[in-house]
Amino acid sequence: MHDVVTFSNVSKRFGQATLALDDVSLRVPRGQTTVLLGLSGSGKSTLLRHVDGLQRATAGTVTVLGTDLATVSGTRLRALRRRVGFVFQQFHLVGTLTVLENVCTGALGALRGPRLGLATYPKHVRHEALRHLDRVGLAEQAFQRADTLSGGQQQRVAIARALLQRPEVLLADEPVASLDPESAGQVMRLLREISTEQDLTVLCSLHQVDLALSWGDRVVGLRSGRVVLDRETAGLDRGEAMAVYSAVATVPAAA
Ligand SMILES: Nc1ncnc2c1ncn2[C@@H]1O[C@H](COP(=O)(O)OP(=O)(O)OP(=O)(O)O)[C@@H](O)[C@H]1O
Repeated sequence: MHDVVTFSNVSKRFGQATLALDDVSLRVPRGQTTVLLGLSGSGKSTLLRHVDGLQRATAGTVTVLGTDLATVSGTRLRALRRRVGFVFQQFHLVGTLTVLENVCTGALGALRGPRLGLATYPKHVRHEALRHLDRVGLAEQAFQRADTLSGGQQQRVAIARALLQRPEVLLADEPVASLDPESAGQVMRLLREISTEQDLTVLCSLHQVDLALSWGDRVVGLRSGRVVLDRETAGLDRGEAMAVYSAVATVPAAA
């Protein structure tokens, strides 16, 4: 299977004191949902930010969609980043805008100049935005203000906005951390279904082991910036996944 993201012996240092990623080697296969698990501070967000080129490795090589990120900057890096969507724990919607306009902003990277108001987006963008809203189950809310939606609905809007970017990789940094268990399950189910339907590669950090096992194809466990687990979820039991959180390294890194 073709790998969409690879990390080869990647380390990331912040100053002298913090080694956020410690010799990480990792392959993320196309069209799969890979879940990152690990304690707070284990390096999950840092790893995701390296895929998006927001942060640069101190050592090692990060390859995204066939490009070694160390070899690109400026226009080429921006072009590559447009192929990588990102959803966040806090949704980052503009509450005073309609749901549909929030989704349309996902096309801004591909459009020239600023847009003020829904009518300033090309018709094809508005149509595509509506299609994505329909896919996430929110077509009826298209003309509501975004801040009138529940947290789970807002995260689904954020996913629709990311899809409008037509990404080949979707990064999700704790996308369900602020949601109730039912909404969290719905959002994870949606991510997994979209990944399968669109052959979209999803790389997602989570704190919930059960969600990781239910909706991930693969689980990668980080502890103190090191990969301590890398396994397909099929055949992985809860105890093995939970061991990522134990203080002593008992889980061997696996291929
Ligand atoms: N910009 C930064 N400057 C300095 N240190 C940083 C920076 N970003 C992250 N770190 C440090 O790197 C380590 C890994 O942080 P990171 O945010 O990647 O962890 P995480 O697993 O995503 O945590 P959480 O689950 O709380 O989001 C931590 O020690 C953190 O304090």
